[in-house]
Amino acid sequence: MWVGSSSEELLTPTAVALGKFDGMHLGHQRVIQPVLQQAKRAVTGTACDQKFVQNEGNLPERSLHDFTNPASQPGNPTATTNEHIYSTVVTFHPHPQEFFSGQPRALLTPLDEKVEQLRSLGIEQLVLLPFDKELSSLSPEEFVEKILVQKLRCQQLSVGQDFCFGKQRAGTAEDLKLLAAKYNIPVTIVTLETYVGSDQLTAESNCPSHPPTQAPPISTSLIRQTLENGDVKSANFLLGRPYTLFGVVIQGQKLGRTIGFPTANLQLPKDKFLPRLGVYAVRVLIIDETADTQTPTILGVMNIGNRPTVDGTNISVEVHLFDWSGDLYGKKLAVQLVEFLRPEQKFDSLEALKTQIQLDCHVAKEVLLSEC
Ligand SMILES: Cc1cc2nc3c(=O)[nH]c(=O)nc-3n(C[C@H](O)[C@H](O)[C@H](O)COP(=O)(O)O)c2cc1C
Ligand SMILES: Nc1ncnc2c1ncn2[C@@H]1O[C@H](COP(=O)(O)OP(=O)(O)O)[C@@H](O)[C@H]1O
Repeated sequence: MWVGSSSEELLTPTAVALGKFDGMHLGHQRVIQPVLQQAKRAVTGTACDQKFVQNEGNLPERSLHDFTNPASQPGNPTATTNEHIYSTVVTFHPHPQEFFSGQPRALLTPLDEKVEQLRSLGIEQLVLLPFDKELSSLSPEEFVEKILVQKLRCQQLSVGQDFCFGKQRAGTAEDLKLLAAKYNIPVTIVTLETYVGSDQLTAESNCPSHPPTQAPPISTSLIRQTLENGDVKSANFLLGRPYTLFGVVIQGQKLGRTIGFPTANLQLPKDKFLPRLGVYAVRVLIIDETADTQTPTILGVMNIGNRPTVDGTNISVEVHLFDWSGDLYGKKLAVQLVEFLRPEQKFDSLEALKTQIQLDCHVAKEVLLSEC
């Protein structure tokens, strides 16, 4: 997948899914679907995909359009019949909220994770629009003309029903449809799927007994809320996959091994959104980027917290793997959350902590094995 910004050369023409897409949840996946379907329909798709794999990380040589050359920017952006239309996700980076608040924003899917998600879905290009003063002051009309038509030679668009764009979020999804029609760009507006709650793990569209007014739409903020509450089941359902912490194993205080529970301490991306602090049942993958096949899943327990028992000063994320021994320092782990077990506590002694961790392991094993 090619990742570029609007100031760079991009692959065109494009079929575009537009949005913030933090979390890449079930709703986002529905917005992206029409773009993937368009790519599947493309006659030249297979040949293009092959070229793409070979040039991973570099721009494919013959697919570029020079945006600075007016000759390659016809007034009419329509693709010629034999041109491949690139399935493209266009998003904002940094997150618009970060730009307006001036505060860093924790994300469900930091950039690397989002790239990986989109790659696995089959998206060919991710375009990061630098959310700055210039971009935020474009009117809806200017956004469509300058970004979608001129830069991306967009042939098809897909957005969620609640999509807003342009200066002061003045443009709605319906406005986008009207503006895009001037350039003959069809727009799919995806209706928001709703969710009925953790005791009924089903989206409203599958559950006619729940009127839509009672069910909140599937959204990034709803998932953040479920994770803050330790409601992992709901979060995982809304995401369509387990909420996962990707991190590199770093050195800790080396106390774990002394109580019989070595724990791999993870360094996460700085902007990764953390769920409720406490103890979790988890599934862990040791990621070997050079291997073709995935390593088997290992069951374990995770603690996220300040470790008050050992006077920890900062939040640490650490996992103990069941029935596993070896050296994990420097390795990359993917830790999938399965269930929140309990909040973190301050114990009077390491011995008391050890007894509690034994119990946690027992409960986690029951939870994890009952899932298989
Ligand atoms: C399952 C589990 C539960 C834990 N619960 C607590 C807790 O309630 N309170 C606490 O202070 N530390 C807790 N810890 C963190 C331990 O204090 C920490 O693993 C230990 O100090 C070893 O740290 P080290 O890896 O830096 O050596 C927990 C760790 C695990 C694996
Ligand atoms: N079952 C296991 N679960 C987690 N880490 C393990 C396990 N067995 C061995 N290790 C290794 O031990 C290290 C953790 O031991 P620990 O004494 O807690 O040291 P640290 O404080 O540096 O994390 C891990 O980083 C890993 O390399």
